[in-house]
Amino acid sequence: MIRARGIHKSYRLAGARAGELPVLRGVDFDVGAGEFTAVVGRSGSGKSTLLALLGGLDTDYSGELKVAGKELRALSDAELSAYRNATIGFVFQAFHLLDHLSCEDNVALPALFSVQGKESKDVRLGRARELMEMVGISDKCGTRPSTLSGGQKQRLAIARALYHKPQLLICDEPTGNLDSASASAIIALFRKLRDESGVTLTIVTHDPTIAAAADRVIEIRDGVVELGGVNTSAASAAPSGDEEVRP
Ligand SMILES: Nc1ncnc2c1ncn2[C@@H]1O[C@H](COP(=O)(O)OP(=O)(O)OP(=O)(O)O)[C@@H](O)[C@H]1O
Repeated sequence: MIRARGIHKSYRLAGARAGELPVLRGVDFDVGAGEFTAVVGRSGSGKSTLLALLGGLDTDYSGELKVAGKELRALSDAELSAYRNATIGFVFQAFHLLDHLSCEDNVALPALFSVQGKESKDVRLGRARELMEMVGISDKCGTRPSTLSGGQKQRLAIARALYHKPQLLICDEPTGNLDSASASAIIALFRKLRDESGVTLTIVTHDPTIAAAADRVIEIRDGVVELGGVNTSAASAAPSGDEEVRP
């Protein structure tokens, strides 16, 4: 699903610190379809930078970065938009939920940017409700996002990212602001999604319990990737949730 070879990424700095700041200095890794991978590393190591590349938000890199067989920096603007809208789902740390819309309308929002043409309102809301049930917040369809807890907002953002049945779900620090019970439930949701929908999960995290639950861990250190092995304890050690998840 993901093939990264020799990725280099630098930021150009202006002002007193003018020059190049190299962040990724030859990153190599592969992620197979359906794998649950945790990306870890110290603060400032380049995790969000890598996520922005994977999400097609930044194509200013050198090396090879293929997702679902596509070299991201070779895509046209239209192809990148289609990639961001349909091939991947991206859950940002700040959720970006719209409070003037109901929760179900937030989940159906990606339909407005669909490249496949307009769906009827019934179809959109049907899909949104199915996803809200999948992530365990079906009782919140008509309410506003601001009335949800942190864990519920995270579920809502995940449901929205799944609207177009992406092949790859990318999340930035999904348990960063959650209490441990909510964090455990989100991790259980990831495992169920991986097991029952087959989506490939790439999660940037500082949370050791996500790393323990993942199939494997990719650590960014000194601008390169230290590859973790297959996490054989993941199947038995991770918390189990009570959400019902359907493919
Ligand atoms: N737009 C930018 N312009 C210049 N430097 C940047 C930019 N974005 C990130 N950096 C720098 O690149 C380095 C890597 O940042 P990045 O946000 O990818 O790290 P991170 O591992 O995600 O950190 P954290 O765990 O704290 O979120 C840091 O030194 C950061 O200051």
